[in-house]
Amino acid sequence: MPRHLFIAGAGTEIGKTYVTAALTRRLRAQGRTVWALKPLASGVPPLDDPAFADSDTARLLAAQGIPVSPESVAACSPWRFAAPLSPDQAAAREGRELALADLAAWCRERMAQAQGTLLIEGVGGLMSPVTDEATGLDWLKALDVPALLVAGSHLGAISHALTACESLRLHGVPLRAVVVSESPDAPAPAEIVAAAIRLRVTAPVFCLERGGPCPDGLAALVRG
Ligand SMILES: Nc1ncnc2c1ncn2[C@@H]1O[C@H](COP(=O)(O)OP(=O)(O)OP(=O)(O)O)[C@@H](O)[C@H]1O
Ligand SMILES: C[C@H](N)[C@H](N)CCCCCC(=O)O
Ligand SMILES: [Mg+2]
Repeated sequence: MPRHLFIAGAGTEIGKTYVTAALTRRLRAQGRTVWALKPLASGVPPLDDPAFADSDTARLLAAQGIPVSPESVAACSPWRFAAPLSPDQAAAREGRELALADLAAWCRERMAQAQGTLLIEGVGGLMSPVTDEATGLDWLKALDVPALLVAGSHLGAISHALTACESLRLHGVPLRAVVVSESPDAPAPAEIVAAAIRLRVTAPVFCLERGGPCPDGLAALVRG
């Protein structure tokens, strides 16, 4: 069984980085070797901007106990774009281009070389564009790794999560688990949202409360 995981989202800004960081901390506390990567990131300020501390890259490096430096940032997130847009649009604003083949090759090389487990965070939602032609789903399929799907608990999150699960199923991507990360001002408890998803998918569904730690059981599903 593959030991690496792709952290996909049912949408953007719903907790992929939060869940990835929480899982990374839990695995490290268990003495496991784990690397959290955000290979492609948009909305990233320059390293010398104080706002960089809130970036996905900075949060994932912190969870791994790695100080921010030009080298560590490049090793975690080689493709970074400033505009808070889908990566293809953000790249176009900078007159840059990104090819799925290069992105996938970089990830495959890291997976092949890695001691321990890689957690690779995607961008936005499962089918957010990553290049002019490819979506996050194309990227995930090119890596041949299972998905961990992160969903919110906001109104509409159940449909977003189930739509993503169904897309993964139709494309033959194994779904290791779903994590419902509690959204701010959600009208129903996150556990109610998780229960509604649990009824309709075969993968385990976990619930992560606002500010909560990695759910028990999630770390146990990560191999390696
Ligand atoms: N369970 C949670 N408890 C506390 N804060 C959370 C939780 N889930 C998400 N957040 C916060 O909500 C915001 C958005 O979450 P996060 O950055 O993890 O989303 P994302 O899905 O990774 O977004 P992106 O698509 O930009 O990568 C962040 O400030 C994050 O810290
Ligand atoms: C800027 C944001 N936080 C993410 N980095 C990019 C989200 C792209 C979503 C595109 C879409 O699906 O409409
Ligand atoms: Mg993120």
